[in-house]
Amino acid sequence: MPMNALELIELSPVMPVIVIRDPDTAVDLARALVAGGIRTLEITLRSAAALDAIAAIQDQVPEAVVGAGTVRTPQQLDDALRAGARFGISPGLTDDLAHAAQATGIPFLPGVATASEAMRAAELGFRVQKLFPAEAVGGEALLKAWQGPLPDLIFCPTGGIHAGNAARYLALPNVGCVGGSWLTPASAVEARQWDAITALAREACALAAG
Ligand SMILES: O=C(O)C(=O)C[C@H](O)[C@H](O)COP(=O)(O)O
Repeated sequence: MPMNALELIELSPVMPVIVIRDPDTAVDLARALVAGGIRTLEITLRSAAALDAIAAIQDQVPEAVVGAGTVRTPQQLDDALRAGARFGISPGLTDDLAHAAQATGIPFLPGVATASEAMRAAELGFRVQKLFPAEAVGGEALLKAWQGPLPDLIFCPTGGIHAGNAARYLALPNVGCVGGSWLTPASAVEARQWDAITALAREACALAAG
């Protein structure tokens, strides 16, 4: 069922940013996160195993909505789509990427860090954007300041978000969800500590609830 970017970020308050190192962990990791209440999974294209991981999760974990992160080029977006990605996220935006993303019809969140970047992305049709790197560029204070001049834009802040600050971001009216790698510590994934990851996911979803 096709969905738009707003519907995507409303599926789950927290979007884990996942770097898959060992492709054999992808499906179990996705299942562990889903068991904790997470629906959306961003698999970054930063590792060689990413496309296979997206395909395996799409095929074997129907409760998850899996997408590609760190999408920097139209070619990467195309590869991700072929693997089964249902959305794309980028740390930034280029003209080529914007046009390619529009042509796919899947939700695409461009990365922005300034008001001008947010305005340009909005002009190109992207109302839902990734604020990156959120903590480094001003975090909650920046998002509060943008509510006045950019009231129609919704953000997924990512970069420096963790269990200790996620709830404050989620309380802001211009935040749809937050992204972060804190739910999937490399050590826990390597040790296949799926219960620990489910607990982190559950804790993250509870933060959002209140
Ligand atoms: O891979 C990408 O596309 C990125 O843009 C970077 C990630 O979003 C951050 O690495 C997540 O930030 P942390 O939660 O602070 O680890």
